[in-house]
Amino acid sequence: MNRWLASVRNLEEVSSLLAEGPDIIDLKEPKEGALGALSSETICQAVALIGGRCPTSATIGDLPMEPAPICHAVEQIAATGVNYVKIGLFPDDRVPDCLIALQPLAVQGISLVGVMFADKRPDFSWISLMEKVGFTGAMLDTAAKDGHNLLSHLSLAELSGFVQTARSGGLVSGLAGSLSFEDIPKLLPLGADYLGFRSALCCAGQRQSSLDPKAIALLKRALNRR
Ligand SMILES: O=C[C@H](O)COP(=O)(O)O
Repeated sequence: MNRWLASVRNLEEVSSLLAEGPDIIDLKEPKEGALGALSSETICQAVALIGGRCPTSATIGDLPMEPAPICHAVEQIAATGVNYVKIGLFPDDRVPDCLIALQPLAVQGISLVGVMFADKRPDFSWISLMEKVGFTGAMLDTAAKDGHNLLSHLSLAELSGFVQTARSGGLVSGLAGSLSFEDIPKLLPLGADYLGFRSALCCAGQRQSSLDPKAIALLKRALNRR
């Protein structure tokens, strides 16, 4: 699979990315952390601007693993009309409680994606619970954006295990975490449904910088998506 998810932070970035044909436009604020949230208002405006031309996802922010606030945030983000709501699963005894608390929202039809962090001792046993409670997808990302990427934390064999486990549970899978063009040929054979990018799309590979059209063209070439 050579589908790609592109994380963007504002309407200007949405407009420029739309023409590049990403498979998912992911709405998030990079300066607020790995899964920093944009305001509901900005997400609503982005969803309207995209107008169904591309599936969308948005993040709820890097929240503590407390079931009630997480469910509340998911409902708020889902109300914007975004297709997928991404929830960061940080290592904590309460992760299973959070996943179980989200089940009614999945039943209501909110498409949930659980994001685990390669640099935060991800527990792949959460994948089967995500499946049981009706999640749509599971992603791996990195929490610290400190120059270490996904492959500096997990081996290709471990990443392959993640993809296979998600697939056997019927979950869409995604891999992200400061991925660069050089990582793409190593990761494509693993067969994840999506590879996710922010840093690689930006000037000088800095995720808080603006999008760089040359970097986007290189990335699409590496994905064989021209
Ligand atoms: O969901 C994907 C992330 O936005 C990836 O961001 P990153 O490439 O800066 O780690």
